[in-house]
Amino acid sequence: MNARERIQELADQVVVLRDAYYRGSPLVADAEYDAIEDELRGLVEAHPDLAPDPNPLDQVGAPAVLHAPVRHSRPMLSLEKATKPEQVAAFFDRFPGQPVVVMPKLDGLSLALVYEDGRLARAVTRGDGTTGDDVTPLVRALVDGVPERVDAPGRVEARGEAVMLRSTFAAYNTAHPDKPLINPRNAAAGTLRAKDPATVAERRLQFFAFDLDTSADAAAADLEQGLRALGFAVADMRHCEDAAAAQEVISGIEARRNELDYDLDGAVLRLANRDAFAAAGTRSNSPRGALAFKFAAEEKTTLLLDVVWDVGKTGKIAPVAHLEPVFVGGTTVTRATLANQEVIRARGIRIGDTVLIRRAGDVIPFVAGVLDESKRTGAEREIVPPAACPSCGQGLIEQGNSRELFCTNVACPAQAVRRLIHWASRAAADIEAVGPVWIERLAEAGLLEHPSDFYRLTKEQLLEFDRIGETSATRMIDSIVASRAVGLRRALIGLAIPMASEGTATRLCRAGFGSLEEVADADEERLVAVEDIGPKVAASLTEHLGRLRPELERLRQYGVSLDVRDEDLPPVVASDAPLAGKTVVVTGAISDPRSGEKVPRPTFQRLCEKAGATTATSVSANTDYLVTGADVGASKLTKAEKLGVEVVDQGVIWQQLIEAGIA
Ligand SMILES: NC(=O)c1ccc[n+]([C@@H]2O[C@H](COP(=O)([O-])OP(=O)(O)OC[C@H]3O[C@@H](n4cnc5c(N)ncnc54)[C@H](O)[C@@H]3O)[C@@H](O)[C@H]2O)c1
Ligand SMILES: [Zn+2]
Repeated sequence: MNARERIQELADQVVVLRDAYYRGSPLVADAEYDAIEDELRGLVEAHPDLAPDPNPLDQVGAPAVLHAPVRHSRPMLSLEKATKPEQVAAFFDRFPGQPVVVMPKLDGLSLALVYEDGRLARAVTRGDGTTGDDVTPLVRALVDGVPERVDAPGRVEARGEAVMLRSTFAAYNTAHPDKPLINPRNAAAGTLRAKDPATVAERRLQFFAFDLDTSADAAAADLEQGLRALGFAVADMRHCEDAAAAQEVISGIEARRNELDYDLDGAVLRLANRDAFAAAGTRSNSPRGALAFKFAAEEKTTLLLDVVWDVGKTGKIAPVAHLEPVFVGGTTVTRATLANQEVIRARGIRIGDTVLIRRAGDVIPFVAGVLDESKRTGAEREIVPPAACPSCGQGLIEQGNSRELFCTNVACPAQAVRRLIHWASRAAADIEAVGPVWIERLAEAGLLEHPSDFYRLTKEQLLEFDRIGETSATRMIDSIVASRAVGLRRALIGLAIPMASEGTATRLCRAGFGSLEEVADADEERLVAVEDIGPKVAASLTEHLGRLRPELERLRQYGVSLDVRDEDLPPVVASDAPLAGKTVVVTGAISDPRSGEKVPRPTFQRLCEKAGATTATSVSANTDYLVTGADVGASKLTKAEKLGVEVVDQGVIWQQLIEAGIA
């Protein structure tokens, strides 16, 4: 094929792929699409005379069906891409002495917000860059961070990205396991295509601004200051003096990308001064004053080779996808989770399909969906859930809307291995030197069946194994011996009692239980008196600890501590601590106001406890404050209102924690 033909072929592919992508059903992963664009760009640069006409590289988005078309005041462009530090250095060289801001490149959809005389007049999507769709009612109803009024005269236009926060995405998918959203970006785009906001009310979005146009004399020359002064949220902008500083910020964003509450696919560098950015001008489809540094893809396509049903520690039978190895999110992935039968059905996945794998936010990669069903050959196979436990052969029971399968055989060998691995895990006994592979071998050899069996193992037994030498045997035994100090809280976690979470274990300790046996002996009345323990959890504790009583005796016999430890109890706090004596309930997504980083709720609760508070998970008449983060569900607020509980924004608590030197 000559260059002319190849250029035409690539240009045609770009048009087709973009069209499918912007309709919400991509045919390939982003990285594959980008490679096609890159090849086309390279060929056109080498043969300018062969440039296709029209050249899709000069366009952004896709010609979409617009319901209420609005022409943009100036085009909404794409961004020039970079992947190497030299390109960052070259950007700084182009603008000597100019301050640059570096910020995350959010993966959502761009919006232009137009204000006239201080009021929001319209919100418009990017569309094909020249003309977008007026989505004002949807944005008003569903997007946080869009002020209704700004304190500036005349015309103000703020542009930015509307994203679905990962916490919202996860909460939505937990609530709708039968109709999960594929990824936050698709979810955001789909939300703003809805006909009626009421039908998508649970899919709240968040707007982060990154561009500002105003003629107001008083507006700050600095982009971030200008945006903040008008009340817009920005996603962590850092000012950088030189390329080295920028590179450090970029690396920092990449390192933290899984901890943040939004998906991002890179970092954007941009001239910090608004006038300098405007003066730099534009190329055919990108501004000269900005550069996008792209990170390794977190989404790739690969072949689904098979589905294996895996038995978990509580007997849950979960489908695991076996994949043709694919490099995604920085590692080679060969397995991914498929969640449950309903997800498989909702996503229409078959063995032999080319599927989209995502590895973002959470560590476990998952199958996000099937790509291009038209590529099917007919040889694909349906994924059939097993009728019996693949380990012990006992019949399964089905539970809940998402139809999760369970093996209820307490003697199931696969469950036993999972429970042993769980006992040795960090959250429980933390037997660091004996990893899952060895646990499986030792169980196969008949040396391990119950957690207490770890403490009977001898060095001689370990040395029988081919690949265990003197040094590793000693390390394994030392690690087992050290784990005997496990204590009440972590032992309870380690026993993997259905319905008893880590929180349950913590609260039992704090409610005054001194040992695991004391929990096993307690009657229902005493158990349900503990915060957050209801009759079902109480019954599960009683049933399973009752069954495990011989095991508790064996653990004791081998010197394993099942008594409460200091670390299981709340931290000692000074009487003048800011939240002393207060009972607080934390709800919504919590983030540190200084960095914008998401903070896991338990971490924040621990900080509140250090400040003297008692934390609870449901609002009651005893609650002093309901501390609210982002995306708070209405039910907690209504309950708080009814009971007269004070609702406090997380910002107020953060300030107290910071002032007291606790956070
Ligand atoms: N899989 C496919 O088939 C397929 C097809 C077409 C496009 N795509 C993907 O869609 C994207 C196409 O490029 P594009 O032109 O829409 O976007 P882009 O990658 O060129 O970046 C421009 C966009 O980035 C967004 N953005 C996020 N944070 C920003 C910030 N801080 N500052 C400025 N802009 C910010 C804006 O919405 C802006 O419109 C690429 O990621 C591409 O891989 C995929
Ligand atoms: Zn079984």
